[in-house]
Amino acid sequence: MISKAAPSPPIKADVRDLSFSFGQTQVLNSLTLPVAERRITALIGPSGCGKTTFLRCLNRMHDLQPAARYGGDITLYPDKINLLDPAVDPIEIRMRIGMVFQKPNPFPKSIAENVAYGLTIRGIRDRAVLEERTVQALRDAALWEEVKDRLRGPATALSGGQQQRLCIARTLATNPEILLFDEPTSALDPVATAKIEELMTTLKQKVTIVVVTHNMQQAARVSDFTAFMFLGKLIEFDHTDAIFTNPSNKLTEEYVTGRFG
Ligand SMILES: Nc1ncnc2c1ncn2[C@@H]1O[C@H](COP(=O)(O)OP(=O)(O)OP(=O)(O)O)[C@@H](O)[C@H]1O
Repeated sequence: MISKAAPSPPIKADVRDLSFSFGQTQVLNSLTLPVAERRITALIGPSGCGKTTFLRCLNRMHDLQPAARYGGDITLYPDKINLLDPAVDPIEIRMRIGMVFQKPNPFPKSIAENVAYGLTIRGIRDRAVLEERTVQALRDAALWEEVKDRLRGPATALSGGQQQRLCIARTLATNPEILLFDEPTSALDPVATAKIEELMTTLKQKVTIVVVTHNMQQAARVSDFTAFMFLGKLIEFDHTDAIFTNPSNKLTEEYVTGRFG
């Protein structure tokens, strides 16, 4: 069920009747919700309810699996393309909709090469352009001051939190319209977690964010809208305040108050 509270900001992606299955296993069942532009939407729900599967539909990450089947539509605004249309190139979608994973996954290259990676595979060779975009992405990811003197050093020598911000910089370098975060802080300590949360709040001025999190406090702290999922269904979607203080559905209330899951 979706509550009456529709988001007031423009919609960046309109998810309608989204279903998803792997072969005979249906994982998502008719999800409908708006993803508000330049806001943070959190996906919460007990383990196995389909949060990551939903996130990966948004940039067609499941296409690599032959048994994957999508149903419904995800309309990306302002161009109104249906992200699930087989005629839409998933590679192009992944350029426009970036993803940051649970475990930081820098490439075994230098810090600068990591950030410029997406640009170089897109054919950008001009060194001045690469440098400018690398510096900007590192600044936007709140990492520049910590790495500016070691850009040619190995990315793997950074701390876990720095590596995660490097992965965010790598994604930002190609100017994505939407950033998908899949439990981005679950491998990090509280200090590094706080930095990423602060960064997300800053980044939403430029980019739409969807985040999967197991951490209720994190959803409450960073997100503007929250979707609560259970067994592949969307149980409730609303402003985050409403989900945490006055949910409409009993299951949502039990989940956010820690009585199940
Ligand atoms: N490649 C796959 N093939 C078949 N089933 C899959 C595949 N990937 C995920 N599933 C199933 O889809 C369901 C939803 O998984 P998903 O990872 O999306 O849940 P989740 O809510 O993100 O869980 P968690 O919070 O534990 O990460 C699970 O039952 C899972 O076993």
